[in-house]
Amino acid sequence: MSFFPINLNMAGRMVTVVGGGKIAERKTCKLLEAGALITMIAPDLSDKLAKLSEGGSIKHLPRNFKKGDLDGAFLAIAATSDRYANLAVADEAKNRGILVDVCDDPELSSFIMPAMMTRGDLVIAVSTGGKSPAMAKKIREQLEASFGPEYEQTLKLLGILREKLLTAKGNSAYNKALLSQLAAHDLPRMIKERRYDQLDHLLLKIFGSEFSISHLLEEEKDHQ
Ligand SMILES: C[C@@]1(CC(=O)O)c2cc3[nH]c(cc4nc(cc5[nH]c(cc(n2)[C@H]1CCC(=O)O)[C@@](C)(CC(=O)O)[C@@H]5CCC(=O)O)C(CC(=O)O)=C4CCC(=O)O)c(CCC(=O)O)c3CC(=O)O
Ligand SMILES: NC(=O)C1=CN([C@@H]2O[C@H](COP(=O)(O)OP(=O)(O)OC[C@H]3O[C@@H](n4cnc5c(N)ncnc54)[C@H](O)[C@@H]3O)[C@@H](O)[C@H]2O)C=CC1
Repeated sequence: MSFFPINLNMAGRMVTVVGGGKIAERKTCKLLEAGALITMIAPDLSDKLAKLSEGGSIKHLPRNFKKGDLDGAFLAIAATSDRYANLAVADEAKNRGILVDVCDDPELSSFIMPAMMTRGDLVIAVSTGGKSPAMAKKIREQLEASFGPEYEQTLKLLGILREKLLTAKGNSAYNKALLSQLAAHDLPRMIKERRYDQLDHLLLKIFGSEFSISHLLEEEKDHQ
């Protein structure tokens, strides 16, 4: 089976997680980081989930799943240890057009969770379509070693630069050529090795005098 990746804006979106064990915990922690609002339905919670519930980070309904529980959900996760409860969640989600991850059944899932890593706005997600979650995890670990914190800083700078280019009058084909020219250089490495003079030189050469690092950061400060 082949799954199609998209990047969802989860801020303020309601997610119903059914089950409160270690798998529900792993999925919930990632969703909370993305700004989702979690309602959890499960008779028992893991220690960590119980703490999140006590602290008000998630809403907990301490009981078994029943029909109608997916009311208002944007996404649903079926992560119980009861096969039939997971099937009931999958069934309700399907009938109501809600996307569902059935943690013990990729075939019944309309989405599955990839292994993922972030460096600021850089998101890298790895999926094996459910063939080998262990391999997805291993590849994620390999990627983490190759893409260090310098990518977060590089993207911050590129974001400011691109915003300035795109808001200034000018033709987009020209901008595209300049941005592609810049992307051909190894900026993360320059940042990692603190070769700021070299980076500045490159920016000035490609974009002109208003694009030095200090100029860009100064303008960004003024905007905030
Ligand atoms: C279909 C999917 C649905 C979903 O959960 O969304 C699913 C299903 C199942 N996983 C199972 C087992 C394991 N899952 C992991 C780990 C992860 N599982 C994740 C995702 C997914 N798991 C989706 C597919 C992703 C893809 O491949 O594209 C990750 C990537 C993301 C996350 O969970 O957030 C996260 C790593 C996160 C990270 O570290 O980055 C490990 C390794 C470990 O725990 O160390 C094992 C044991 C080793 C092994 O089996 O490979 C079982 C059998 C259960 C049983 O034995 O009964 C099923 C059920 C089945 O296959 O039917
Ligand atoms: N997707 C993945 O990455 C993985 C998935 N799994 C599958 O995920 C499922 C959950 O695994 P764990 O979290 O380890 O189990 P667990 O035993 O730690 O937790 C199960 C949870 O389900 C709840 N529950 C049981 N019946 C329920 C019902 N009718 N309604 C609501 N909640 C109910 C329990 O109260 C408990 O909170 C299993 O089906 C397992 O096969 C297991 C490993 C990895």
